Amino acid sequence: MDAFQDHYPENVAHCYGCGRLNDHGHQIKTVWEGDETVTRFTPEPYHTSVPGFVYGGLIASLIDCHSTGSAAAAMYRAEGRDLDSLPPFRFVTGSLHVDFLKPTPIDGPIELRGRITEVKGRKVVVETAVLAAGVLTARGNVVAIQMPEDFGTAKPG
Ligand SMILES: CCCCCCCC/C=C\CCCCCCCC(=O)SCCNC(=O)CCNC(=O)[C@H](O)C(C)(C)COP(=O)(O)OP(=O)(O)OC[C@H]1O[C@@H](n2cnc3c(N)ncnc32)[C@H](O)[C@@H]1OP(=O)(O)O
Repeated sequence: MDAFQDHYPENVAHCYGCGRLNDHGHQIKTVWEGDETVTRFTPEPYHTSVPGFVYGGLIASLIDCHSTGSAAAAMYRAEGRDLDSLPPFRFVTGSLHVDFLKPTPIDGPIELRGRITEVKGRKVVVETAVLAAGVLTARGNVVAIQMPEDFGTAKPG
């Protein structure tokens, strides 16, 4: 499968949620389906909260990386650029909001379906529906911001 995350340059492919080079991470894969971005993920038994249901932090994590990947893909699409073209668009999470609507059953795949609701300057807003067996169990709203060149090097304070 040719997913957005397969195009992340090696130096930013270690993210716990989406880095293909992180052996301990979720290694999520996201693709376009029309105007929606879609991630499918099958939880493991150890992703339990209450027995039978998925831990909410995992759902937040999936929404997070699904959304930053979707934001980058949306920016490439808006500019008519190929995913491998340079310079790469790199997005980090500015804000992550999750509404947990129903318990998410752990015994099957989870589907995340994202819509891009705003592209403005360095900011992309992604709204995501989380579905288990076709039932909406959570909603996410993420503000993704294009990474500044000095990300991680700026001194606190
Ligand atoms: C498809 C193929 C792609 C191929 C290539 C892609 C390469 C892949 C690259 C990378 C992937 C790997 C990475 C994945 C990451 C996964 C998710 C995470 O875990 S990320 C870690 C957790 N997040 C942080 O650590 C951020 C820490 N925060 C910051 O560094 C800054 O606060 C930052 C960058 C988020 C914003 O700082 P400013 O100084 O640049 O922002 P200002 O210029 O003030 O604002 C720009 C716009 O953003 C809004 N904004 C900023 N922060 C916001 C916030 N918290 N909530 C809402 N809006 C916010 C502002 O209101 C402004 O919007 P207005 O233009 O006025 O409309």
